[in-house]
This record gives sequence, structure tokens and C-alpha cells, in this order.
Amino acid sequence: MAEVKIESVTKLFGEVKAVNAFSALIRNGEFLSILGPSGCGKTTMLRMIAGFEKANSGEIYIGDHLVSSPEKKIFAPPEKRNIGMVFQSYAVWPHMSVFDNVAYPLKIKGIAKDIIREKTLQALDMVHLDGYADRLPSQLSGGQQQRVALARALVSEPQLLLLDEPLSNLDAKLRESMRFEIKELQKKLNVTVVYVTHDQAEAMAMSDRIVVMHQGVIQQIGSPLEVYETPANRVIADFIGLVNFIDAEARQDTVHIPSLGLTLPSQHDFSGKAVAAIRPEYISLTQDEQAVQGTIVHKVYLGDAVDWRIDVNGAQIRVIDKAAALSQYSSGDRVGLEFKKVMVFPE
Ligand SMILES: Nc1ncnc2c1ncn2[C@@H]1O[C@H](COP(=O)(O)OP(=O)(O)OP(=O)(O)O)[C@@H](O)[C@H]1O
Repeated sequence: MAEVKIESVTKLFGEVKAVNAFSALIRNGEFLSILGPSGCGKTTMLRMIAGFEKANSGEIYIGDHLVSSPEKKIFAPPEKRNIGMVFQSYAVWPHMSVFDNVAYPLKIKGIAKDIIREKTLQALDMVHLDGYADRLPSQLSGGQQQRVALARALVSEPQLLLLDEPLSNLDAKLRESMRFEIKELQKKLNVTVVYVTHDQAEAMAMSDRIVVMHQGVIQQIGSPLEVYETPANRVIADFIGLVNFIDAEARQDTVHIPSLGLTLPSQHDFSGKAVAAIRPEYISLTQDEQAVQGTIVHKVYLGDAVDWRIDVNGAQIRVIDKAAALSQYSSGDRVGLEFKKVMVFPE
């Protein structure tokens, strides 16, 4: 395992600043995700850590080893960085058996045959593919193929594992179980992981910390809880989880929301025109007639919750109520809304 230090790394593609002054310290044994919408620069940043892409400026250290510094004219190629990598497409070689796929990184290093055999079988065992060594990739499911790629990335015991949307070709159920498998494996091997995804649920479920990117720029680095509960800005609040945005006015210790006729306590460091951001699960429905009143427009039963659209003075508010106490209500009914938490951003 290794610490990764990234200092003000910038990458240009012509006029496009794909990555803009990216800095982060990834700790030994940490699971760090880079999360953001398509085109925000996350793959480019990962490829620069791997050595598949050259930065225009800034420095990257893996452990004590300075692997990239255009200013100092230093650039270590991927094979000198001791990393394992798994990409979105399975990228296993179809004409090679599972064993040969996984053994390949050891073979090109010229390691003795019996050691290759031992380490390859160990890696297959780690990803629960013992017994599959002689199969061809075409005889495996998508999830199994991705495990072959994972075993191949781990077989040379890398100090750093880089994963680029490795689960996005799998179906929802498999994706969820693979999340746990990758996380378990990472804990067991204590390897540092950098994981690129646009799927916030995936990042939330696996990461120690998440770097949220937007248009090449880091917006926030924090634990899953921090980025969800205290997003640094409106873009993050919108990208991570669901949110209702409503025009508001920030006052000292409170926020006033004219369309709801409501003033709620709130912590913010500015006053004046603002946007109140309220997650659907921060609102519950009530029969209390003193509460803000609205009319049900739409109701979707989700099994473990009800997803409501409520019209309040012309604005549609989304409410996801787990308790679903009022699930007998339907379109056209009047209900009360209780607001448990509000986030406030400058307009
Ligand atoms: N080889 C390239 N040549 C020119 N532009 C590129 C190249 N690779 C990436 N870009 C541009 O750099 C920006 C960042 O791309 P990048 O692939 O890093 O984004 P991403 O966040 O990983 O997106 P996705 O989730 O869609 O893979 C985009 O505007 C993209 O068009």
C-alpha cells in the first residue's frame, strides 16, 4: 500500500482544461472515490496517476516516488509505478484461459513458473474464482469476467489499485454485491484504492472519502456523510442525492421561504437572496393543520417508501416518506408538510 500525493495537477486537451489544479493526499490504505458527472475529468485524473496520460503541470507522488513532474521533467511509465488497474470494459483477453489472463502480469516479469502458479491460484481464490482457471472468458458471466480483471490487477501485489467504473457494465444486483466484494478485498489486502465513478450510491457505499469534481475542478473532499449532509455548494447538493431547490432569503440564523410562508432555523455565513435546498427525505407528511399545506399531485409507491409530488402554492415539492403514514392519501388530497432540515446556498 502507498500514500498518493497529488499537487496542483493540470491537464489540457487543446483548449479544454480537463483537470484544473487537482490536489489531494490519498492516505495509506484509503479507499478514495473520484465522483462527478460525465466529462468532469475524473478518468483523465486517474489515467495521470496510472501514467497513461501526461500532466501539463503539477506533481504526483506514489509513496516516496515522484512519478510525474513536467516542471522537473520526470515521468515514470505505468509499468514502473507498481499499480493494478481495472477498467469499465472487462478487458480480459478472450483467447486466453482465466489462468493465463491472471498470470500474464507475472509472466512478463519473468517470474519462475511455480511461483506464477501459486500466486495466480491465490489471486483467483481471492476473487472467488477458484475452480475456473481453465475456462475461457466467454464461458463466464459479466461479473465473473470483471473478477478475472480484478484478480489480474491484484496478482502482482500492487501498492495502489486504480478502478475506473469497474461495475458499470453489470446489472444492478450484481453491482451491489460486487461493491461489497471489492470493499472486503481492499480491507483484507489493505491496499490504497482510487475509484472513479459517476454513480453516487457506489461512491457512498465504498469510500472512506469522496472527491467531487465538476468541470475539471474539485468541489469538495469529504466523507460520504459530509458530502451528503453538508455539501459545499449547490452543484454538489444537486449531484449527490435528490433535492428540492426553492427561492429563499437568508437571514441571521434563519432562512425565510416566501412560497411556503415558512421560516426555518439555519446555519449559513451570508445573508440576502438564497436558495433553500431540501432533500425529499427531510420532509414528512402530517395531518397537522398548522403545518404548511399542499395538494398531492402524484404518488409513487416504492415498497419501502412513498415518493410524493406535492403542490404548495404553485411549486412542486418532492417528498419521500419512509414512514408513509399517509399512504392511504392520493392525488387531489390536502396534506401538511413538516420540514426537518434545510440547506442554504447563495442564489
Ligand atoms: N484524449 C482526449 N482528447 C481530447 N479531449 C479529451 C481526451 N480525453 C478526454 N478529453 C476531454 O476532457 C474532459 C474530461 O474527460 P474525462 O474522460 O476525464 O471525463 P470523465 O469525468 O471521466 O467522464 P466519463 O464519466 O464520461 O468517462 C472532457 O471534456 C473530454 O471530452
